[in-house]
Formats: sequence, C-alpha cells, structure tokens
Amino acid sequence: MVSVIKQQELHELLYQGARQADERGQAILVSQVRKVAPIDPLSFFSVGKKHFPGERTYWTEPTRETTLVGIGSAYKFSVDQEDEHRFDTIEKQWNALLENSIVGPSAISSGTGPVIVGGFSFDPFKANVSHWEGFSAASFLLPAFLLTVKEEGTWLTVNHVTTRDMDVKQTAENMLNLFDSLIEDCASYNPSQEEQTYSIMESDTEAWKKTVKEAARDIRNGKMEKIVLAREVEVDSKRKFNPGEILQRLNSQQPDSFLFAIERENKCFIGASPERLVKKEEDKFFSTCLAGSIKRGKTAEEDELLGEELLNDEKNLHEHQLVVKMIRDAMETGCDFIQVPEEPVLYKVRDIQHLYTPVVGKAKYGTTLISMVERLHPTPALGGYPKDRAISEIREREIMDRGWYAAPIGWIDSRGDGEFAVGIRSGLLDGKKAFLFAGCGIVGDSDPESEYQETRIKLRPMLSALGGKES
Ligand SMILES: C=C(O[C@H]1C=CC=C(C(=O)O)[C@@H]1O)C(=O)O
Repeated sequence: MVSVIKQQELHELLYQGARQADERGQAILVSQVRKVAPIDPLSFFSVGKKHFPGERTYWTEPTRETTLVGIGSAYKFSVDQEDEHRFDTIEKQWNALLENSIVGPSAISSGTGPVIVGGFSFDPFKANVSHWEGFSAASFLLPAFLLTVKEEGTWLTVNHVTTRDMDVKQTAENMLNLFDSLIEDCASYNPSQEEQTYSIMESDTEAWKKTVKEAARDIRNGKMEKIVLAREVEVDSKRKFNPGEILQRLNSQQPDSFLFAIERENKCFIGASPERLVKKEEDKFFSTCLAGSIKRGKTAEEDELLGEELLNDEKNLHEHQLVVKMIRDAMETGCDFIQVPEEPVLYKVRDIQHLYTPVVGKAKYGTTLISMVERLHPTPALGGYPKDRAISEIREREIMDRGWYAAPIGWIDSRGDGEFAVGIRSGLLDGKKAFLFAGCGIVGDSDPESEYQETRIKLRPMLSALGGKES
C-alpha cells in the first residue's frame, strides 16, 4: 500500500528534527500533515486500540464540523493534583514544545498539525478516589497520529518528538508502517454492537437529597446564591465496556451534543455533553450559558408546553441568570466587546431541554484560550455562585470525587485555536465497571425530589449508550 504520508518528506523532516535536537541540545517536535480521502472517525478510533490501547482520544462538536481522533502519544503533558497554577503550567509546557517544533507544509487548517487533546479535573484540591487514577489535575496528549475531519476535508497528521541520536530511517519506516496498518484496518472495520447486561447501584440517594435540602436552606439564609450538587452511580456489567461501541451509540443517539472519549491506560472518560465552555476561532471567543432544565414531552404538543413552562419558570430563570451574569463578567475580562442576547431560548437534546444563552466576544490582544478556560471554569452551571465559595462548598458537601466530570475537556492547536466542552452527561469506564455522573443547579426554592428526578433524566444518555439492558 502506498502511504498517504510521503515517505521522503517525513524522512527529511525527521532528519531536520534530529539535527536541530543536536544543535539545541533538546528534543524537537516534528509534525507532518496531509489532506487525504475521507476516513470514518469512529472506525479510526476503534482500530487504534490494536496498536495504542489506552492512548486514544475522540472529540467532536454538535454540528460535527470538526472531529478530532488522536491515536497514540508523541508527547504527554500533565499536572499533579493540588497545583493551583495548572492552566498556566499546561500553557507554558505547550508553548515550550511549539517553540521547538518543525511543522511540514499543509498544516493550514485549524485543528491540524500539532494539536493537544485532553482536559482538567473539576477541583485539583479534592482528594482523588482510586477510580480517577490517571486523570490528573490537567492531562493532555499530543497524538502520534491525528485524524482531523472537517467540512472542507480530512487531514492526517503524524507527530514525533525527535532526539539527536535517533535512527531517522527506522523511525520513519515504523511510523509509516503503523500508519498504513491503521488505514488498512479502518477500510475493513465492521462496527459490532454486542449485547450488554448490567446492574446499577444507586447508593445514598436519601443522603444526596438531604444534602440538596440543606444547601437550599443555606442559600435561603444567604450563605451563597447557587450550588451545583452531583451524584455518582456505579454500573456493573458482565463484560468489559468498549469505548468504541459506546461512542458509536452516542453518535447516533445524541446528534446535538459534543462527544468525547479520553483514555488513560485501561480507563476511559466518555460522554455526550450539550454544553460548550469556550471556543476560540482566530480573534473570537464563543461561550454558552446552559442551565435550567425540564424533561422532553412524549408528543410534539407536550414538548412545546414543557418548553414554554421552562421559559417562564422563575426558579429556572434565576438559576440561568446567575450563569449569564458570571459568564458575561468573565468574558468581559478577556474581550474588547461581547454580545449577549437579552433572553434565553431552548436547547433540546434527546432526553432533556435546557435554557440556553450564547455569548460571543472579540478577544483582547493576547487573551489565550487556556486563560479563558481558567476564567470560566467552573461556571455556575457546574459549580455555583459565587464561584470560589461554591467550589469549597462542593468539596465539603459532595460525598463523591468528581474527577473530570463537569470539568473542561477539549483541544488546542498551534495557532491557539481550539474548543472546550464541559464533561457532563458522562461516565468513567473501568473494565466491567462504569461510574456515571449527574448534577443539578440548586437555588433557594429547589425541591430535593424534583432535583433527584432531574439527575435520573441526565443519567439517561450514558445509560442508553452503554447498550443492552439492566439485569
Ligand atoms: C450539571 C449538569 O448539568 C448542568 C447543565 C445544564 C443544566 C443544568 C441544570 O439545569 O441544573 C446543570 O447546570 C449535569 O448534567 O450533570
């Protein structure tokens, strides 16, 4: 098979990389990009398991205009828990690598060439429980092979960090062989959907409702204005969960959501989130306020009535307005001007509808995507209001460790463009176990039972994507 990556060109780039590594006395990133014939991103993710188990990433947004699939890892960036400068640390590490990089021709489209994909934990100061091991305060991979699928075309990038004494010829050959094998496997890949049977353990539901009741009382007493409280359910299955199969289902069942899958060794954080944290495209920032929820109707009429009810419900509007206020303030600190509609509209996904207000801003010179992620995380749709108070209250009140749930998950390219969603409607797969998460915004007049029912609706997307049925 003739490789779509030109052997001569890759060889030349690696050779330059090794020479510069020798001159500068440090490793040099080499990145080669090619526009190629269409490749199915879900198949690419699935076949990547053979050569790179535990090092795959998948990311796409609701319009499916940009899909990124990372296979293998050319470089790892990570920050330990309790690092209060984790956003800055990642940004510095990434810029340092880019300063020592050689990018071949054709890396002209955003999301191609050197791109890192990964995320942050919700709270770096919460004690980690064992099932989140491997998902640190911040962790990003520069994939060895990156597939970028956009409306305008499909690109493949190969990345390698060269050192002075590497065997250039052998490395180029190995990379191209792996690459050809991925493409060949993709062409013959048949997605399977094996039957799954599982049991769900919903422990401490009464304790969770009690926490909601106490939080609502404290809010009425002026301790804070809003807090998002989440809970975790454990799902045990007869056979190992397969991230590739689950992504296939999420892709067909949740067409209006971001989809993500981030593997760390034998675990995978996966989900279908309806909520963007922030996107940067050239000098524009885009964020969304998504908070306030009601179920979908069984008929079109009922659905419309429920939507009307939500648009006029004072408790939900208050919950939503706190999010708008905070996002507006945070965006203003990094933008020359911003646009925020006066009133929310509805955002409907398969199982639930939300109040939605998009926010657009023109970036001030020098405001980076990661600095905007830091300003926004967590918005009151995931944390509460005021922000710092809510984070410390969540740390104390929630029995679970959120890990990467409700935290920023996304990508950044070498131009500084990229996008982060918040990791909700998500779960952590760990062999035959899955831990699923759902939370609700609590205000003074929140009712514990209705909030509990809302978490059940928010668990549905992941439960149905796990496939099969409850035993
Ligand atoms: C925290 C979650 O949802 C947030 C996003 C949209 C609506 C929400 C709400 O109405 O409470 C939550 O703020 C979750 O799904 O786990």
